[in-house]
Amino acid sequence: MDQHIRVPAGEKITVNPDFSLNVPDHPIIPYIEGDGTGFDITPVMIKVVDAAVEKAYSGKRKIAWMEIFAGEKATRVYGPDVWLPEITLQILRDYVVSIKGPLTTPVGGGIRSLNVALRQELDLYVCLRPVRYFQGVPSPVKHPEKTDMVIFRENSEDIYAGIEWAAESEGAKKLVNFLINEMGVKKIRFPETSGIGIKPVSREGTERLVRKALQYAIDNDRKSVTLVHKGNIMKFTEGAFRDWGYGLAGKEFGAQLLDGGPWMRFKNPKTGRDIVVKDMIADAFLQQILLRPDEYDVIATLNLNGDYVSDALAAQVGGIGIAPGANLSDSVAMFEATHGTAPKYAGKDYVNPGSEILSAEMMLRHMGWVEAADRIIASMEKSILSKQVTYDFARLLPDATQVSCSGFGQVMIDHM
Ligand SMILES: NC(=O)C1=CN([C@@H]2O[C@H](COP(=O)(O)OP(=O)(O)OC[C@H]3O[C@@H](n4cnc5c(N)ncnc54)[C@H](OP(=O)(O)O)[C@@H]3O)[C@@H](O)[C@H]2O)C=CC1
Ligand SMILES: O=C(O)CCC(=O)C(=O)O
Ligand SMILES: [Mg+2]
Repeated sequence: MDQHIRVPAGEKITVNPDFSLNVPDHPIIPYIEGDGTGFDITPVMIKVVDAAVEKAYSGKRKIAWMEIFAGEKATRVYGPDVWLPEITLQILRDYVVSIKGPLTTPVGGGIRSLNVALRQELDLYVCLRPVRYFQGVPSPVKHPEKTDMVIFRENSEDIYAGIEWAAESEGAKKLVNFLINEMGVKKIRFPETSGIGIKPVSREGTERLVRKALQYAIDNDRKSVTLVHKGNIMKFTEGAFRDWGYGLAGKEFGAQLLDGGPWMRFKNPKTGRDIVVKDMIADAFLQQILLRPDEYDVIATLNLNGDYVSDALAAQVGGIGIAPGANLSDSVAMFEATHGTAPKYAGKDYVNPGSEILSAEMMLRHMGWVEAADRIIASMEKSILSKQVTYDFARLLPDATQVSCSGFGQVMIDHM
């Protein structure tokens, strides 16, 4: 093993051929602290998870945490240009289940997103972001409890993948010339000064994502899956996503057209109840989730739409301070909050650690440690109702007591 990584006593989680996990009682879980407020929230997450596991299993089970490096901390450990060491990728792959704090991506120039790189390198093609309401959380909408959605965001392709060339670069000139001269493109308004981005969306990529969303709806007795896209404008990428999604629902799940289509319906083989497969154009969807959130349930969408939708939905139930997530392949799972590094608060022991704690809760559930996961949910509910909350909730709750990031972790431990 690499000299910078301290391997704790414990065992690896392994994956069976059917993708189920073998989770030992002392699993080694690699974690990336993260940039910015990652420094604040990740240690709090670890403390809260350790407390929940101890409460649930009285010492019989315990996580052996192993720090690995990416982002700014990797450059301090491995050298100035090493943002994502190969050993980090290798460990994330080998140890199967991991958790990370947020990583900074500069706007415009500089390094490309390490978050995107991690998802692509490990082929973590599902970004799973459940959005639910915790009683007592301040929200800008009248009925936040009506928002209960689970976002399946395609995580490996789309314009989000960063295949692009800067305006006036050799690459942009070459591509623009190719498009004009060989593809007959006449619609580039300012060819000399256009930056160019490419948006790949594939049938395989769409089908594997939509398959996971439909299976989730079956396993969790959900009533609908909505394909969110901008297929009226981007016909062969976002439009194809919709068509391939419906096609898969028919082909693999036996869905039939509903009232002549395009919506479809199939019976949940586990419960006998109907699951509706529908679609919605992304801009209309963003207003519908505010006006009629209870009509939406499981959401399957492309990468960039999913990025926007997950922050927007998080806001409806109190903000990205408590918005968890997971990046999943068939075998590897890397959990992370929806929010970023919030640099203005970095190192101030200030922000809400809730998103990363709830991401860890998803991780525990994924590992089958449901008793510990349940303790985290119960404690989160009680902690919020006790009105001892971080700044993000305190500024909207007049009678709340504002606590620090680590203070909220302690409140959660006290409520276990
Ligand atoms: N997966 C990842 O690692 C992600 C990384 N990023 C990266 O993070 C950096 C900063 O991005 P930015 O666009 O500012 O988005 P951020 O999500 O980091 O922050 C935006 C705002 O969200 C609120 N917020 C964020 N985290 C918390 C928290 N833990 N508790 C309470 N409120 C919180 C704050 O709102 P307020 O100002 O109202 O207090 C903050 O100013 C960029 O480099 C970006 O690329 C972004 C998203 C995901
Ligand atoms: O990679 C980044 O910096 C941003 C990622 C992001 O916003 C997200 O995954 O939601
Ligand atoms: Mg985002």
